Amino acid sequence: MFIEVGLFEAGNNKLKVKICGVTRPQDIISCSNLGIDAVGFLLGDRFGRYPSDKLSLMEVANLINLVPNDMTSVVLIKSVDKEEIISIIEKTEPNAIQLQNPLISSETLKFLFHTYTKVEFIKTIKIQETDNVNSILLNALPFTKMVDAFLLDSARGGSGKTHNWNISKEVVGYLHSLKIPVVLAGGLTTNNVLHSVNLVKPNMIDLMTGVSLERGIKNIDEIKKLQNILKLNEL
Ligand SMILES: O=C(O)c1ccccc1NCC(=O)[C@H](O)[C@H](O)COP(=O)(O)O
Repeated sequence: MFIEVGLFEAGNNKLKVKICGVTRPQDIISCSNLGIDAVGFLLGDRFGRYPSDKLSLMEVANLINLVPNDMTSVVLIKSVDKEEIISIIEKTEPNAIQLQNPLISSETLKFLFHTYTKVEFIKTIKIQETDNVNSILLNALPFTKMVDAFLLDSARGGSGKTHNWNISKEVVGYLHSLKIPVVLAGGLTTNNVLHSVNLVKPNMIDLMTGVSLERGIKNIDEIKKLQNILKLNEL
C-alpha cells in the first residue's frame, strides 16, 4: 500500500530537508525525531565504489517499512529500464523515486508518472563545469510534464562537492515560473546551507556527505545543528 505524503504539494512553501544515503534503522528514527522530511536510499551496485551505503532491493524494502507516515521515503535508482523500475516500485513501495540516470527516456518517465500517481518522481540533473543555464534547461524542459520535481546536483553525486549555485539560482527561477519544484544538492553542510538556500531558493535541500560520519552512517549531531540553523532563520 502506498502512503501519500506529498513532498511537493502546491501551497506548501516551507523548505524541506532530505537526508540521503541512509542505511540504518536508528538513523531513520533519529531523522524522524528531528523533523526531517525525507530520507533517501541508494539502490544497487551502480552507486559508486563505497559498498557501505548501497542497498539491495530487500534492504530498501525493509528500511522503507520503518519510515514513519509523516516522512517521505525516496529510492534513488540508476536503472532506465521500464520493467525494472516497475518491479522496484512494486517491491519497495516508496513515496518517491529519484531518477539518477540522465539516459531515462521521456516515454518511460511519462508512463511511470501517469501510472504511479501516488509516487513522486524526482529527476536529477547534474551540473558539470561546462554547463550553463541554457544547457541545464535544455536537459530539463523535455521532462517538465512528467516529474514532480527536479534535483540539481554537482557533477558527481554523493561527492560532497558544491557546484556553481548561480546557475542553480537561474534554473530554479525559471522552473518556478513553470510551477516546478526544485531540490538543491551537492556539498551542502551546516556551514554553507544558509548562503546556498538564500541564493538558490530551492523547495528542498538534500544532504549526504555533510551529515555523515562515514558512508552509510549519519552524523545525528550535525543533522540536529542543521535543523537548528534552519529554524533560527525561519526556513
Ligand atoms: O548520484 C550518484 O551517482 C551517487 C553516487 C554515489 C553515492 C551517492 C550518489 N547520489 C546521491 C545523491 O544524490 C546525494 O544525496 C547528492 O549527490 C548530495 O551528496 P553530497 O554532495 O554528498 O551531499
